[in-house]
Amino acid sequence: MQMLSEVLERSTVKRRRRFWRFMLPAFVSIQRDHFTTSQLASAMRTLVVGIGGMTNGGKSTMSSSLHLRIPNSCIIAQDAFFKDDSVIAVDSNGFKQYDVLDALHMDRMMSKIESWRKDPGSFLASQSLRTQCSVGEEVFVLIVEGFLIFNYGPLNELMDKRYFLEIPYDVCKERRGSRVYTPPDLPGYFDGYVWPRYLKNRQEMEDMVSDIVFLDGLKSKEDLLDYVYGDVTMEIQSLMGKD
Ligand SMILES: Nc1ncnc2c1ncn2[C@@H]1O[C@H](COP(=O)(O)OP(=O)(O)O)[C@@H](O)[C@H]1O
Ligand SMILES: NC(=O)c1ccc[n+]([C@@H]2O[C@H](COP(=O)(O)O)[C@@H](O)[C@H]2O)c1
Repeated sequence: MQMLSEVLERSTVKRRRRFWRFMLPAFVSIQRDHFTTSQLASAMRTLVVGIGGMTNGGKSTMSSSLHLRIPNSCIIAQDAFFKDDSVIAVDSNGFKQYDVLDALHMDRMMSKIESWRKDPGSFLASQSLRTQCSVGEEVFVLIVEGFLIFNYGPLNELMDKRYFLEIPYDVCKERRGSRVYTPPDLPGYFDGYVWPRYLKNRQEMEDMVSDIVFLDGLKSKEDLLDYVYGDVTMEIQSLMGKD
């Protein structure tokens, strides 16, 4: 008897979720303020994929290719949230302290992510991206990209999947040397600041977070993309199969 009531209750919950998944998009456009973010997110199947990694590890390359392959996806990149150069701290060697969370407007990045979570369909439209698939059938995928995304607890905890692109010191130094930042790296910046800071950031990340998939950034762009795309696609399919 108890088992029967449990089954009935479970099927009622399922029916209720199916109802909201179907009806919510219509309600949202007229009464958005009456729903909490978690109600919207749970009804509108979403997936947050973190593409982290060291500087020049291949994060932007991977993220833009993933975005092109995954319908209803968009990218929020951490390096769009650097503070103005005038407020970045400088160490005793004259090196700007860019490779720490303090150098980033993480509050602004979180607000942007929150607006995606609240209404991914409108967020895509606001980025001039069109949704594909019929209403109620989509899985909205947010690709969060950046070198310190897993070190920021409130952001890390939103991630459903975490990938980290790593490359050896010499390759990193060479790639970094051929890239021009604003402001440009000073002579000695890589060895005097970027690399030692990376080692600290990485240790901090590994102490805080366990379920990260480390990727060998020396593999070809195509192989890396195929692997991550395959993994994310499996997640999407499992979300689509859920009621
Ligand atoms: N798998 C790869 N193999 C070889 N070069 C790569 C690979 N991924 C990225 N690159 C190159 O490395 C440089 C840095 O890549 P990028 O995606 O901008 O790194 P990040 O966003 O992590 O700083 C670019 O010149 C890019 O073309
Ligand atoms: N405003 C900027 O975008 C800016 C300025 C100076 C350095 N950086 C560098 O950007 C790096 C992080 O971005 P990438 O992972 O794309 O290299 C950091 O190592 C930081 O030193 C960025």
